Amino acid sequence: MSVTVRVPAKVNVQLAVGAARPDGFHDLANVFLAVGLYDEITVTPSDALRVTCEGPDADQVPLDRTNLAARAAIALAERYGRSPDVHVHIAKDIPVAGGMAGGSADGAGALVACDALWETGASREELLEICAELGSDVPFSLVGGAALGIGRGERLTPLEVGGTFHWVFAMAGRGLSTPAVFREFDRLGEGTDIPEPVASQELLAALAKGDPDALAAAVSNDLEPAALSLFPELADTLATGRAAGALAALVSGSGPTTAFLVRDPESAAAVAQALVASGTCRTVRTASGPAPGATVAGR
Ligand SMILES: C[C@@](CO)(OP(=O)(O)O)[C@H](O)COP(=O)(O)OP(=O)(O)OC[C@H]1O[C@@H](n2ccc(N)nc2=O)[C@H](O)[C@@H]1O
Ligand SMILES: Nc1ncnc2c1ncn2[C@@H]1O[C@H](COP(=O)(O)OP(=O)(O)O)[C@@H](O)[C@H]1O
Repeated sequence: MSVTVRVPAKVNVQLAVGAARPDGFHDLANVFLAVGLYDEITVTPSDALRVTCEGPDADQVPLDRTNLAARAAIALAERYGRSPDVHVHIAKDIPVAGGMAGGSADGAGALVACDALWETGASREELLEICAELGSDVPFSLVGGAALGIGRGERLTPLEVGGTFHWVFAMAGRGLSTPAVFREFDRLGEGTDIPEPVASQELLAALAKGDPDALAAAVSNDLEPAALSLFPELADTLATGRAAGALAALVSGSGPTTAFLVRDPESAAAVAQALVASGTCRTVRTASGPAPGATVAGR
């Protein structure tokens, strides 16, 4: 028997970042929106824990026990005193190291899949606790929709969304390391007073209304200057999308994927075409959100 779970990517419509904490992490006000680009994780009983991956970026995915999907299987097995021996197969469509939480999606997906396969009876709270141990973004991959994450981003409050938001995503020619971007944020902020991160009320109201113009006026990403400092060419991609009619253009999370909020599928197609023609990115995808969190898609 196998279990397959589908898990969405995310874009951060607001990412407010506080000063570095003593443990090296940063307090955030992280407004996540799940979007309809998915990885599919299939787990099958096996004689050893094994990870395989297929998809355009598969060669960049570690297949050892550092893979977040393997770590999720191990964490759940340890908690329930059983062997983690499963074959985890990842059908990967979310760009790797792109600031769209692909690894986190695979962690949440493997957790939900193993939980269903092993019939552990774990509560939702227990699963969310394991997610938070795996990584700051992993709990959101489990819940999907839209949510405000505080603390490291792992303490979630679900948010109401009153409509569908349309996006274009431009994938860059190389990845960016999340810790490196946070380090650059610290370097750029040296000697300045960094305010406590707070969620924007205008942004939450725009999400609740489903109003793309209001959302476009309110999106922000405090990691964007750091991502641009490490990857200056992203400025050309952002400018291309803006010129082609995007309502807002921003770096997704720690980048380097850039995200373009558009009014409707027609303008998504126009922005996507302009980005492809410009040669300022590797590939372009369109997707809309909110999308559901980790969901069992087949057994
Ligand atoms: C920036 C965000 C925005 O959603 O995601 P990405 O854009 O990379 O996908 C997240 O905060 C990333 O979450 P995630 O990728 O799960 O990070 P973790 O594994 O928990 O941490 C990786 C590293 O990022 C830094 N980190 C992460 C979260 C946080 N609140 N403060 C940090 O300083 C730390 O250096 C940490 O060692
Ligand atoms: N299942 C996985 N898929 C992708 N990357 C993974 C996975 N597990 C661990 N990683 C590691 O995590 C790093 C960050 O990848 P990813 O989660 O795709 O990006 P981001 O943190 O920018 O959203 C990768 O470079 C890779 O080394």
